[in-house]
Amino acid sequence: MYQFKEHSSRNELDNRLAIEIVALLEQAIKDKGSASIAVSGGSTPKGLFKQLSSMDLAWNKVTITLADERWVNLDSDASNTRLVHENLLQDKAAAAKFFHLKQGDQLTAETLADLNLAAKNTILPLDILILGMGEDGHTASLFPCSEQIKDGLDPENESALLSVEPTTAPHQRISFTFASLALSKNVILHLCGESKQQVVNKAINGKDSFEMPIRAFLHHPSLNTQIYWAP
Ligand SMILES: O=C1O[C@H](COP(=O)(O)O)[C@@H](O)[C@H](O)[C@H]1O
Repeated sequence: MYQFKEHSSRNELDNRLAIEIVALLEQAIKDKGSASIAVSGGSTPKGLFKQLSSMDLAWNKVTITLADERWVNLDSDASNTRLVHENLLQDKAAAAKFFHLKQGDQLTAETLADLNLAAKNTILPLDILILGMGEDGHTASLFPCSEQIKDGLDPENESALLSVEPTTAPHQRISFTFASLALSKNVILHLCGESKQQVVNKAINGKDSFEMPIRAFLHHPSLNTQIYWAP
């Protein structure tokens, strides 16, 4: 299931979404003393990150991670971790903890196993998941073109994370699996621009998640994905 929330501008969307995220984090902290959130990378969330970083919250009780990361060094422009560090983990939000997905040089089976265990012991299930979406309907790094998409979308997959090698986008990736992300208490899809609106409409009007992985979230019977969109 999903709900579509249209905003008149990206600035308005960023302000409203930041207020909503802080309210959900505050509630999680009130309920259980801490909160976890996975954000997405790419070009869409920079304004949201800046807005969030200036907001009052017990950030020291919040752990932030990424829904997916490109396996690149921190100094690369393609690093989602760098994007989060430069825009979200600043100002008041600098007090938050960050769960790193890119650890070490190589994404080996051992690295993946260690990260899986650490993620399950610390941040999963997530209180909040902020997804993005590519023009091909990929979300996190669950790419329709990749060999790993079957495992990535398998609802019974016991691994929280997997290594992905997309054929239509650069860089090896590490991504949370659909099975682990679908346990999130609140799922938000953050989209900007007319073309993303067309892509999400196509996703809404079809069923095959292997063609468009975002469909797994939009059509899941027990998820209520909130789509935040602005032109
Ligand atoms: O590669 C990625 O792309 C998607 C969408 O990015 P955008 O630039 O179109 O906003 C993003 O959600 C994902 O985290 C990222 O690794």
